[in-house]
Amino acid sequence: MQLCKLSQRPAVRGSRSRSARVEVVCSSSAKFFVGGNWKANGSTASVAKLVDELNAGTIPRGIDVVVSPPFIYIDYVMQHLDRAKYQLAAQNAWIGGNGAFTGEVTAEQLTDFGVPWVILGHSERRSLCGESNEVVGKKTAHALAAGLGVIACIGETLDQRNSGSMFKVLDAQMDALVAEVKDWSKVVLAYEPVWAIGTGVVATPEQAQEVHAYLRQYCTKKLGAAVADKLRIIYGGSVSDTNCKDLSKQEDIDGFLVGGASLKGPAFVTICNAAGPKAQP
Ligand SMILES: O=C(CO)COP(=O)(O)O
Repeated sequence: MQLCKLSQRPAVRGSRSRSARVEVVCSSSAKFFVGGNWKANGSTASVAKLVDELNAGTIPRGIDVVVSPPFIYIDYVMQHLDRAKYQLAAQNAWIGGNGAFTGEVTAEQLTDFGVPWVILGHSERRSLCGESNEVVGKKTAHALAAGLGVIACIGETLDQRNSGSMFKVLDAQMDALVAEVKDWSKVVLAYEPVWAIGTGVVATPEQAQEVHAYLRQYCTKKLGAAVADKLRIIYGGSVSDTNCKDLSKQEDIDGFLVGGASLKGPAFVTICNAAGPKAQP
C-alpha cells in the first residue's frame, strides 16, 4: 500500500526521551492508553474465562487500560474484574438523555452504573448503523457532559486512502468533533483505519505515525498546543501481541484500541506491556 504524502509536515514538537537507555521518543505528555473493544463477542462462559485471564496478568503502572464488554456483560465484568488494573467502557451511548428510545442506553445510565468510559464513532457503527460525523460529534458532547470519558474513533476506508482523500475525510471527522466538544481533557482519539480493522492488515508503524502526527498537528492548529500535547491519540486495527511493540515506539502513538486480540487475555496483557518506557513512572 502506498503511503499518502502529507500536505504539510507536522511541526516539530517538544519531544523528549523518557529513558536514558531506551531510545523511544514520546511526543505527547499523556498517559499511555490501551482499550480492549470486545465488540459483540462472548458468552457467559467465555467472558468469565477472559476476566480470569486478565486478572492474572501484570499490567504496568502508569498506563490506563480500559476494557469494553457488550452491555449485557458489563455488570458481571464490573463485579469480577480487578479494577485496580482495568477500567470499563461501554461500546456506544445514546445521543441524548433518558426517554422513549427503545434499545438504547444513555450516557446518564452509564455514569449512574459506574461505567467511566464509552467508545463512540466506531467505524462499525458509522457504516452499519449510519452514524454520521455530526451524530458522532453530538454523541461525544453529550457523553462528556454526562461525565463520561470518550474514546472517539475516526479513520478512512481503503478507497479513501487510495484515492487521495484520506486527509479530507479525517479533517471532516475531526471538524465535527471540534464543532461540538469544548473540553478535550476526557477525550481519547482513536485512529482506526477501516482497512486495518479485523483484516489482519495492520498499518505499518510509519503509516500510523504519519496520520497520528497529522492529527496532532490538526489539534495544535484548532485546539492549541497545550490540548494537542495532552491528547492521547491511539491506534486501532489488527493490533496484536507481535506488532504492538514496533507501533508503540512511534512518537505520536499514545496507545491502542484493540479488537480481536483483546478477546485473548494473555495477548491483551502483552499489548498493554508494549507501553514500555512510555508508561509513566
Ligand atoms: O475495531 C477495532 C477496535 O475498536 C480493531 O479491531 P481488530 O483489532 O480486530 O482489527
